[in-house]
Amino acid sequence: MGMNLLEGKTYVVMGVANQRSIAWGIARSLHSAGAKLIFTYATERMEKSVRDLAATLEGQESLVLPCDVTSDEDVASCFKAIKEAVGTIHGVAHCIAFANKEELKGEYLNTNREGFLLAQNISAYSLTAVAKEARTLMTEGGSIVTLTYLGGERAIKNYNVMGVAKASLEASVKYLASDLGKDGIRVNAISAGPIRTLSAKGVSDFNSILREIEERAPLRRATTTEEVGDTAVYLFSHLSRGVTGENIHVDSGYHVL
Ligand SMILES: CCCCCCc1ccc(Oc2ccc(Oc3cccc(O)n3)cc2)c(O)c1
Repeated sequence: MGMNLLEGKTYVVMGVANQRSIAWGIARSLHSAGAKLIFTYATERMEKSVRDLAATLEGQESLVLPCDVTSDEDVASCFKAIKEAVGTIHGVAHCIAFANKEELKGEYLNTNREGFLLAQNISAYSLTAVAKEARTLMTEGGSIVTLTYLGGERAIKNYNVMGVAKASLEASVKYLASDLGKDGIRVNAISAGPIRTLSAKGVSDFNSILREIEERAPLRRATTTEEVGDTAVYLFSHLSRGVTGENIHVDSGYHVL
């Protein structure tokens, strides 16, 4: 990406699981644009792969912290540690979602109350929980970017309970943008086309959707984490200073069909 668009700025990237993660694509683009990065991971299982990946970024001595977004105390202590380490941050990439695999197939009607609330808790409310804590560290203004999918706007087979959570996330983006604009903090979403990540393995028949994109999307190809990463650089940079509450589709144009 280069262009040093983010030179001297610090960002928190939440949700790197492995090198196929969209969050990792975002981290690489931010790093190329000159940003300083801090990583958070959800489970101990992820710690090693996040540390190993972060170490591959030339000239980055990244802080890597645990952050369980289902715990308000954990989110608060995570951002307290970040504040003590760097003082000010310029943005957060929120790349966190989860739903029970059993509810990502068949009829949406099969969703139970517990599964519904779990998906909402991790995939939607977590953005608000993070924004509350991150706000106090963005003393020079900032930008928050989250990830969504077309299934939050349309009923896409198998996406089910995650689609309802993404609809909630996308509405949260607008309300957070409304609240935080006066603090110079922008809030936007990137609606990424299907990418073969660890998370995608939880969605039934993912392959048939990927094939449909490659055959029918205007650009006739699947989305890459690099493309999403570069759009994140735009949303974190001065170039998007007039953009907030927006949802940018990086999906080879599929959503227009
Ligand atoms: C039928 C739609 C096919 C395209 C799905 C694109 C997509 C792929 C991955 C996405 O992110 C998640 C994240 C967690 C998630 O829940 C999971 C993931 C793995 C295991 C598990 O038990 N739950 C499901 C999808 C996502 O929100 C959207």
